Amino acid sequence: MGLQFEPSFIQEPEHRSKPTISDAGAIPLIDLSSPPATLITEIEGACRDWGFFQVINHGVPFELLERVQSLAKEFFALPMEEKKRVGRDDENPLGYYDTEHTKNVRDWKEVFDFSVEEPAYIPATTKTGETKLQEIRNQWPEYPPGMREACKEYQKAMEDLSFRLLELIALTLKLPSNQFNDFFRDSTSFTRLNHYPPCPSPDLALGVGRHKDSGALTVLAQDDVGGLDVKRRSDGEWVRVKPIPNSYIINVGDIIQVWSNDKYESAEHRVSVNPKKERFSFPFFFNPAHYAMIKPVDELISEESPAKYDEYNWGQFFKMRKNSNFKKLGVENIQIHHFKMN
Ligand SMILES: O=C(O)CCC(=O)C(=O)O
Ligand SMILES: [Fe+2]
Repeated sequence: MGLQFEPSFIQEPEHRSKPTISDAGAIPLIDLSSPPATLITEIEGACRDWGFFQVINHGVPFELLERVQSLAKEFFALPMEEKKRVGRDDENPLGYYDTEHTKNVRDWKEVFDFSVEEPAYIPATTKTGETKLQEIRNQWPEYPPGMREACKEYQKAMEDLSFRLLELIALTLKLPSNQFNDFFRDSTSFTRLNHYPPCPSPDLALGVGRHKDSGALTVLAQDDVGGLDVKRRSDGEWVRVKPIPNSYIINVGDIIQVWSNDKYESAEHRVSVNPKKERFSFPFFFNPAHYAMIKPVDELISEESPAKYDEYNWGQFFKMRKNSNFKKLGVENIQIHHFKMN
């Protein structure tokens, strides 16, 4: 086990996790085998009231998730030097790393990232300060064998499920089902395998500090340990998302917030850690192409409901987020509210 507790992990007192978090009245559970009209009503309510829901009967084979779970467990159990062979660096943001910061506090976790597109293109800043496109490639470990095949198959299933949800969400906004599909050609979507080792100070540190996901949608699998906390919109309380076997947790990201002109809001969430148990979770971040321009959908703005955001470029936003996550910076990292009008 590589993580050593040190001051960079310590959260400010107001952001620490309390041992009394409840899972009562938590996020909606939606059965994806329900008739379309029921699904649209339920997804609309969940996006509006929570920005988060769980799905069952989603069509992703359980065996595929189990295979990825067991490979992730084997991978993170490898000696550090072996994991560092596929380590992230200044050149390549994909692969293994254990020093991510959220809002300038270090997260108690280690991760392995891989993208859908190979190569994927993201904007990067050169040493002279100009922006150019960077080609990024997946790095696959030699051990455990079969990691690449299983991860890619799993990621394809996550992407298919994301398209299905995206189409349903478009319908809930009374838009054509394919309204947003073209944004995801040349996507910057990626999957993250998260490992949260047991933490000696779960009262001081978090697995991931409070944040909102900046992409369009996140589809997350978690194991049975639990630790994902969502800030409830109705009263601002943190509530724990109860693990349900063979389910996925879906959350609306900043892009859907902007497209929907704030009808749906991206909810704040974080990960509490456990003193005894390790935890694994696998988010799939469904993100558009780097060149995508994001603004409220024309059909959803009117004189009574004017656009609440300026248009912005996804690639630039993503780059600034990644830079500020990777290194501890003395500045607030970029947030969607920076594009809010007025
Ligand atoms: O581990 C989890 O449950 C959530 C992780 C998360 O929010 C993230 O990686 O953005
Ligand atoms: Fe997140």
